[in-house]
Amino acid sequence: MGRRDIDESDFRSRPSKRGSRPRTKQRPEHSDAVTGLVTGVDRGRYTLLVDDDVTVTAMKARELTRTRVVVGDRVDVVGDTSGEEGSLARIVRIQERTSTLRRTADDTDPYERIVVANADQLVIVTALAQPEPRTGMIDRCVVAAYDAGMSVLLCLTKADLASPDHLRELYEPLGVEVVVTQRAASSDDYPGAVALTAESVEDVRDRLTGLVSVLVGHSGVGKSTLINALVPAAKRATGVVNDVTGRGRHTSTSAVALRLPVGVADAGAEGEARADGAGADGVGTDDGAGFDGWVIDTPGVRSFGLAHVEVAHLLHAFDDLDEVAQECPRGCTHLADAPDCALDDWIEASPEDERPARTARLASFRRLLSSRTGSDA
Ligand SMILES: Nc1nc2c(ncn2[C@@H]2O[C@H](COP(=O)(O)OP(=O)(O)OP(=O)(O)O)[C@@H](O)[C@H]2O)c(=O)[nH]1
Ligand SMILES: [Zn+2]
Repeated sequence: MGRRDIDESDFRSRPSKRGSRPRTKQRPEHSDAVTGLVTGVDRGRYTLLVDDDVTVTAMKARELTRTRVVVGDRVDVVGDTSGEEGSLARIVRIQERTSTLRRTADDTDPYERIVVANADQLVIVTALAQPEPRTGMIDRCVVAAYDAGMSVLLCLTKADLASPDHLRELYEPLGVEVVVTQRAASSDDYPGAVALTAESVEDVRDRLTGLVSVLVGHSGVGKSTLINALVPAAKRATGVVNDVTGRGRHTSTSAVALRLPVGVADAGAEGEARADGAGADGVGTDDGAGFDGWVIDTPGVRSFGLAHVEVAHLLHAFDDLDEVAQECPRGCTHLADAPDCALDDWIEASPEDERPARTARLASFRRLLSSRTGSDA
């Protein structure tokens, strides 16, 4: 996306009560602004990456007090952007978002929160065992991602403990991509240091390269283990359950964006390819290998309330079903008990060889639909 100067008033559907200051007066004031990417948020302090290699601490300008700035946002920033110790810059504008991943606290809560901005894909990290996978949770994540206009990667961990076949069967009909990871056989069981097979880590890296990915997952699924394998510098705490709270060690509940290093195997070649300055996504790294993509960890996000999701909007993520559903009676819920739902006719009318695939796809879609209102199974 080209840089387009936009300020928060562009997002308002109603004129702001406080919007007494004409934008034309405001503009020249910030003409020296530079663009930063928000990589972390901590109690009103924002960590930004400016010019792809300067880390800057900033706070919001007063006019943005009531505006939420989240990880992944591209912002215009003024003031001291040197990144020097103790320096503090000021965020004056949020650039237009390409996607917004939202959640509500629960399904009846009308108050929605933006979790991450501008992400391309949601990576749902689910263990095949320990803890047992919960399809209700996965479904809700899929719905939240599609609603946000993001694609979904289902990352099934601990394949050394159980088979991924069943979950593949459930999610592949939806067009959800699946990738599987497992611990290396050589991995000794010393605390906090499970090694994943290099092959599984590189499989995941392949799917993340060049993209902004948000990782979500329940405590204990191996998300931190995976992130550490992908981004060794991340040093996410793993395998520790707090004796007092019974929960994971992470005290921070806010998202953090980490740059994804290019794979080990092709690091040399990539490093050279980028020496021509084409690497807008992060040359100038410590080891010179470069980065290509972002991994956003969301320690605080364990599930998605979906009160904000509309059926019609969700349906847009499924071109074929969306087209068929145009024939539905007005107000059709498209659920299994909906009278005269055209999606049922679509199966009735299917050629024999397509029937099993269509049936599986519709069943999966209906499961997603009911997850909007059902409880987290
Ligand atoms: N058998 C097996 N164990 C794994 C695998 N990946 C991670 N583990 C173990 O699973 C436990 C949880 O892993 P973490 O990476 O800490 O899980 P997490 O999802 O980050 O959990 P929180 O830190 O609570 O958010 C640890 O004991 C890991 O060693 C795997 O592929 N196979
Ligand atoms: Zn219908």
